[in-house]
Formats: sequence, C-alpha cells, structure tokens
Amino acid sequence: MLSVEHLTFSYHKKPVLNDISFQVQPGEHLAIIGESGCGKSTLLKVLYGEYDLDDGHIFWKDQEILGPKFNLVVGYDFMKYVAQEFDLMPFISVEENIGKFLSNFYPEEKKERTAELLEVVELTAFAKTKVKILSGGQKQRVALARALAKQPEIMLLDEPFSHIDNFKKQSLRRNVFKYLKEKNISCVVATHDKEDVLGFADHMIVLNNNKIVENNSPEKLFKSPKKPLIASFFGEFNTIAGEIIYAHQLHVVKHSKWQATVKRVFFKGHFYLIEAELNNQTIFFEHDTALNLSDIVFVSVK
Ligand SMILES: Nc1ncnc2c1ncn2[C@@H]1O[C@H](COP(=O)(O)OP(=O)(O)OP(=O)(O)O)[C@@H](O)[C@H]1O
Repeated sequence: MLSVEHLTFSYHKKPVLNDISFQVQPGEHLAIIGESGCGKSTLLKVLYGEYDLDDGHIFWKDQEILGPKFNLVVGYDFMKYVAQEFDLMPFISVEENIGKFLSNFYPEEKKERTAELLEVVELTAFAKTKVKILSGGQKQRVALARALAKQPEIMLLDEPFSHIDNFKKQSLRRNVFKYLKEKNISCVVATHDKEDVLGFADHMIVLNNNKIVENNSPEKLFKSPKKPLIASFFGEFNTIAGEIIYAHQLHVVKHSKWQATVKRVFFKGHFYLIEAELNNQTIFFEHDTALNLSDIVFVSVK
C-alpha cells in the first residue's frame, strides 16, 4: 500500500502541496485532477523521491520513500514514473529501449516480455524502428512500455496519453489500464482528461489551493459534484439557483419556470450543445436536434 501522510512540499517558500494525505491499495488506480499549476506533476515527482519533503512521510509498504538528501540515485525498483518528457534513447530501436533494463541472461524471456509489451502499447510494427524518428505519441508509448518492462508494483503516470491521437487513445488506454489491473500494479495518474478517469480509476483526488479538496470515487464525484471545479472536469455545466446542473441534465420541456432564449448552437456529434440566455445568465443544455437562434424554450431538470 502507498501511504502518504501529511505531506508538505515547497520549491521555494510557499508550499505547492500542503498537508496531503491519502492511500493507494495494491492494484488500485488513483486519479489526481486539478487545474493547471495546482501541483499534480509535483506530487508525482515527490512520490517518486525526486525532492525532499518539508514535512510528512511517504511509505510503500514498510519502505519510506526518501528524497535526494537520503538517496544518491533517485527512485526505487518497485516504482516507475513516466514523466511528461520521456527520457528515451533516440539512437536505438523501440524494442531495445523497452528491453534496456531487462536481463540479457534470459534472452528468450526478454524477447517474450518485449513482444508482450509492444502489443500492450500497439507498437509491434515499430519494434525495429529507431526511436529518434518516432512521433511524440509513439515515443510516449515506448516510455510507457519501458516503465512496465521490469514489472513495477506501482506506476506514477503524468498525463500518460496526452501526446497520443484520438484514433489510438481509446484502445491504448484500455490496454494499459487492463494490463495494470491484471498484474495488480497500483497506479497514480495525473490527468486533465476525464476519459482517463471514468471507467478506470477506483478513486479520484481533487487538488485545489495546494490541498486535497475531495477524495472519492469518480462515480460519487460525477453524480454529486460539490464544487464547480469538479463539475467542470466532467463536462459543461450551469449553476442555476445555487445548484450545479450539467448541460446533459437540462431538457427542453413544454412549460417550466425557466424560459431561455437560444443564442448559439454547437454540433457535438450525437447531440447539439445549446447556449442560451436565462434571466441574463448564460446557460448550456444538450438537445437532440439543432434549435434556431432566438428561439424561446422552456428548460427543466428531468
Ligand atoms: N522546478 C520548479 N521550481 C519552481 N517552481 C516549480 C517547479 N516546477 C513547478 N513549479 C511550480 O509549482 C506549481 C505546480 O506545478 P506543477 O507542474 O506540479 O502543476 P500541474 O498541476 O502538474 O500543472 P499542469 O497540469 O499544467 O501540468 C506551479 O506554480 C509551478 O510554477
């Protein structure tokens, strides 16, 4: 189990992370969300032992994770960290990068393991390609596979699919998270993307103003977001009469107390997002068909 106890950390004087505590069980998947600059990457780096804490403790099982003051070499064998910048070896092939830290003592096993990981990140066809000629997204996939090579007990992933195009993203995400679950590898993922969370994360931490403001299941936080910050992570929303109402919860009805004027219409694939004005307030709701500008409609929560 990863146990983070009252962690406080600052680069300079002001804490970036203040009194942070949480736990991650073996095989559990935790997502960390929050606005840009709230400290998600810093938290992953601190968990990895890249910095010394101002206060608090981090343990993986009985082992305390310590920073550079106590360790000549940053990091531990049981933990792998995939940063936003991938530190790959450009002049050797994809498979050589992935197998770099696997023992040459068992060549058959090394070959099998590398082939398995190439499949997980869907790069089998690029096994012999030199990393320097890969795209950013392909490099990110090599970095993921390399981190998994010497099966860690816990993975720290910073925006793990941010460079990967939408065509590949869905299946890659499913492959990687399925692999981590099957092997009972814990994972902590810092992300801006709700797709990395919904359907995959067991728990979700929301960072704001240097602190944890929520730690709950994605389902609970989605269904009853207590703060606009949380609702905005999941989608378009309105605050009407003090209540947070997602755009998909608001429907056009025959009559209601809320009469709105259509201002703009956005095609969104299987629905249209309608921007409308309600009592001098801009609201958003979803609708099956396009509406005409200046149409007057009544909306209500079903
Ligand atoms: N090496 C550093 N030295 C000093 N300050 C830093 C350093 N790295 C980050 N910061 C500051 O710490 C704060 C948190 O940064 P961090 O990168 O952890 O945020 P983040 O939530 O990961 O952001 P993003 O979502 O944009 O990646 C920011 O104010 C940033 O400017």
